[in-house]
Amino acid sequence: MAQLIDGKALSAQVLQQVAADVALLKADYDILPTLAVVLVGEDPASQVYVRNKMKRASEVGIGSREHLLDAGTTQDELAQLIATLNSDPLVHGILVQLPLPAQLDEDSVIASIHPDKDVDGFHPLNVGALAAGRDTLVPCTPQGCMIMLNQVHSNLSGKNAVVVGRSNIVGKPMAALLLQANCTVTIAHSRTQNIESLCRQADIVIAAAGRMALVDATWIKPGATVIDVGINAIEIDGKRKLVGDVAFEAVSQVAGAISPVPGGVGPMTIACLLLNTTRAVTRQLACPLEQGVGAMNTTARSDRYVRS
Ligand SMILES: Nc1nc(=O)c2c([nH]1)NC[C@@H]1CN(c3ccc(C(=O)N[C@@H](CCC(=O)O)C(=O)O)cc3)C=[N+]21
Repeated sequence: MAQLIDGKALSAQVLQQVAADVALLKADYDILPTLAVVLVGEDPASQVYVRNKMKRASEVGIGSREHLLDAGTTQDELAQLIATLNSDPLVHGILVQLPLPAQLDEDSVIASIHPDKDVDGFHPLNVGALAAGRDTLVPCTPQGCMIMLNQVHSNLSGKNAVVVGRSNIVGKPMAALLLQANCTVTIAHSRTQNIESLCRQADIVIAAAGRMALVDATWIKPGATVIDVGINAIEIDGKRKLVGDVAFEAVSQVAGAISPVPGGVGPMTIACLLLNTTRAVTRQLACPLEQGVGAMNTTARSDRYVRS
């Protein structure tokens, strides 16, 4: 049986570190790191996610502001709000919950967020910085996956990693982070030929295709590490259930380590969002940082989570 990568427990460790950083920012700079979450419309699933994010924020001492806009909000109205948040010195992170209603252009909304407040890491400047291997705000889900991988592998160098899925929010930034960790990276997707045998050569499989139970046991090399990024809601006997992109029962017989859904990547994503909020603060501090929080840089911080 595969080792279980417990995202719930690991996220608690990350959140503990975030809480310590929040305390340092308070003590050294009298700053309350604050996250603004913008939700347009009334999608019930999005409302649950937003509530979860704000609950976790308050648990680690991060301030949060919720901006609920009605489904008919115009591009100009949303731009106006983001401009206000961009110039508010008491707001350090801005998250606009995606997807947005059809009348709104996601790309231009993302581009209007100040790059140093872009806690999702979706702004083109941050995307470019990540692609170039520079220190920047990194998308939360791939960052969480890297922390999970570091739990299993003391060194990722030279590993064959296959990322199944090529989205801008998971697949592409995931591939960039794995490459930065010196993996040999392949991005597979719906048009990939022989995807099953390609995955079977991988030491690491990241399943982020958005298709329920797509990755089966025959796709996995014995002993490989499998991270399941899928969140597919299904109904069983009238009850809502979350399942991933991996056939968990079958794959856990073959894999060396596997993350579950729920209790895997989801909680790690939220923990990394709050980690990014404290990192956003340090990017916005004008003064040179010498000690305490100043000792924080991406490399040092991710190293803290390499092994428990
Ligand atoms: N700008 C933006 N940034 C996001 O990060 C973002 C977004 N938009 N839109 C929606 C998706 C989805 N997302 C999740 C985060 C945590 C869980 C999570 O914690 N899930 C729990 C279960 C929750 C449940 O039971 O419903 C788990 O997997 O254990 C799920 C989904 C962030 N998203």
